[in-house]
Amino acid sequence: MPLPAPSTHEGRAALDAVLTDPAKALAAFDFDGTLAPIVDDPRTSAPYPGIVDRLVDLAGRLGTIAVVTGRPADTALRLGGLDRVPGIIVLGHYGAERWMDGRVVAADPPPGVALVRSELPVLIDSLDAPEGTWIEDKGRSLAVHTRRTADPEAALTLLAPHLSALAERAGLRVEPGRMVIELRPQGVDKGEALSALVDERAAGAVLYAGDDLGDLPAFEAVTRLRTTGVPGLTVCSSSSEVTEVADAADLVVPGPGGLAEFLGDVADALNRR
Ligand SMILES: O=P(O)(O)OC[C@H]1O[C@H](O[C@H]2O[C@H](CO)[C@@H](O)[C@H](O)[C@H]2O)[C@H](O)[C@@H](O)[C@@H]1O
Repeated sequence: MPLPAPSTHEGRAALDAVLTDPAKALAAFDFDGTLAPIVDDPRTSAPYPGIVDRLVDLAGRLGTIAVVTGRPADTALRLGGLDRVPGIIVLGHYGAERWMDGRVVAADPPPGVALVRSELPVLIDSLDAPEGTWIEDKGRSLAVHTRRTADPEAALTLLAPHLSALAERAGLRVEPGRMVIELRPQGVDKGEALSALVDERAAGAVLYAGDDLGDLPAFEAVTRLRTTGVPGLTVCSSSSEVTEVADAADLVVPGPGGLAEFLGDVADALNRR
């Protein structure tokens, strides 16, 4: 299959740079909504069929393959079976954790996380949150999910101001996402995580694919990296839930299935060279 062309000049130049010198390229991927289709229960997430095989193919050609996720690194690794990908780096908790060569490295979470852990269930009860509201305790952060309520958007609207107030009291930040609001430590985002990794790996070109609001800082980092001479391509795994990411992307693919196809096309294009 011919490769789909990014809609921007910068995106086309970056794809060309990846194909011309793949050993210097870094490709990084969000997990939920990008490598894994969205499902009602986050504990049952699984990669789109065949997409991890595409990463395995690319790992033999590209300099660096990474996953940058809001999940704990070991959760993404387990759900995704990502340790099949040779040399993969998994940056968890928006970059606060790193899994590499079988080991997770992370600093201790700030005390505000324990405060939220003790107060959040009481708060949710006191607000009479609808049935299906679910707290995901991720260790370094807590996320309140509404996807399994009768009206997920309305539930988020009810909860949002109260969660913001709790986050502020705990010294944490609020991270909104697809039918979820997360309370997490300050000081790191996917943009900083991606930039630091590009520097560390001395990458000559970067590709980043994501689907949610938490991926926009990584898209901004790609834009900044271009000004320093590193060509960059942003890919949106699109959904009707978040349209801002498609607006910011050089290339839009229809969800994780579309990304799997695109990665297969990239591997084919590399094999033709
Ligand atoms: O950075 P990501 O890898 O995209 O992680 C972001 C959040 O993903 C998960 O929630 C999302 O996916 C769930 C499973 O498909 C879905 O049920 C939920 O509605 C989505 O928001 C995860 O549970 C969160 O902890 C991550 O922060």
